[in-house]
Amino acid sequence: MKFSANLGFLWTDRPLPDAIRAAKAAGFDAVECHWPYEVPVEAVRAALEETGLPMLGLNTRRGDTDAGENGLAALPGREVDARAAIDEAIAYAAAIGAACVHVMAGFAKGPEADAVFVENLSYACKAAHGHGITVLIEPLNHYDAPGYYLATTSHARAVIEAVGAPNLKLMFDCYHVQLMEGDLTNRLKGLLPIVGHIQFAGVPDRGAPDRGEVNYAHMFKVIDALGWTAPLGAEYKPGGPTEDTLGWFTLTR
Ligand SMILES: O=C(O)[C@H](O)C(=O)CO
Ligand SMILES: [Mg+2]
Repeated sequence: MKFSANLGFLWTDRPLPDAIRAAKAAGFDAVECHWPYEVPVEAVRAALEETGLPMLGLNTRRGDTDAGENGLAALPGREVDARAAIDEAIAYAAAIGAACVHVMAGFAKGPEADAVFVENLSYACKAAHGHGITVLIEPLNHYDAPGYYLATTSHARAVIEAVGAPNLKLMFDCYHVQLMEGDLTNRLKGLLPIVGHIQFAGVPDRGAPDRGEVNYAHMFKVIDALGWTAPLGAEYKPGGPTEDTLGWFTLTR
């Protein structure tokens, strides 16, 4: 198995370029992040080149976080801001060779939001296509993100079908899917053709994956048996020094 360190949660005690170096030293095969925009592209690119790690993905900006925004792409009336965030994310991803951009939907619901999300995603997929970038959408659980537009994989599948772009895929985060829908093994098998990236964390506290209700020793075997070879995103909250939480690597043996 290969693993990607999600630097939105791991090694957040240091600047992003140093977090990339820490991930390399700890034995990760790749990195991914959330919102790298305050860090100069050149510094991130230099750390990636130095370590040889690929950056798998990053997120579009959430919008006005002081006002509680968590993405813009499904918000009626915010199309200009949403597309600026999409353009920014694609430009940053292209500059560091990142394969994916997660377009964050935000808090919205209803027919207007449905139409706006599809239109913004169509825009994102067209813009990303020329760079060979995959656009991801991710259902978030309703405990952490109550009211988030996208909460289930069935809704995500319907959106992906409505957009109909080959470079639009599902971020299958085992943590969120377990909290909302369960049946991880069968659900992942059924959704595999539309999955673009897989993430994991302990459930329900989002701690290291060797604790909690999900048996990741089993899940990693399932994912491997499905022929998935891309790195899996370790997106958990270490609650202390990240190095002290890496015992879960042994789950793969
Ligand atoms: O929270 C998550 O699971 C995400 O992957 C994310 O990108 C930010 O919400
Ligand atoms: Mg996730």
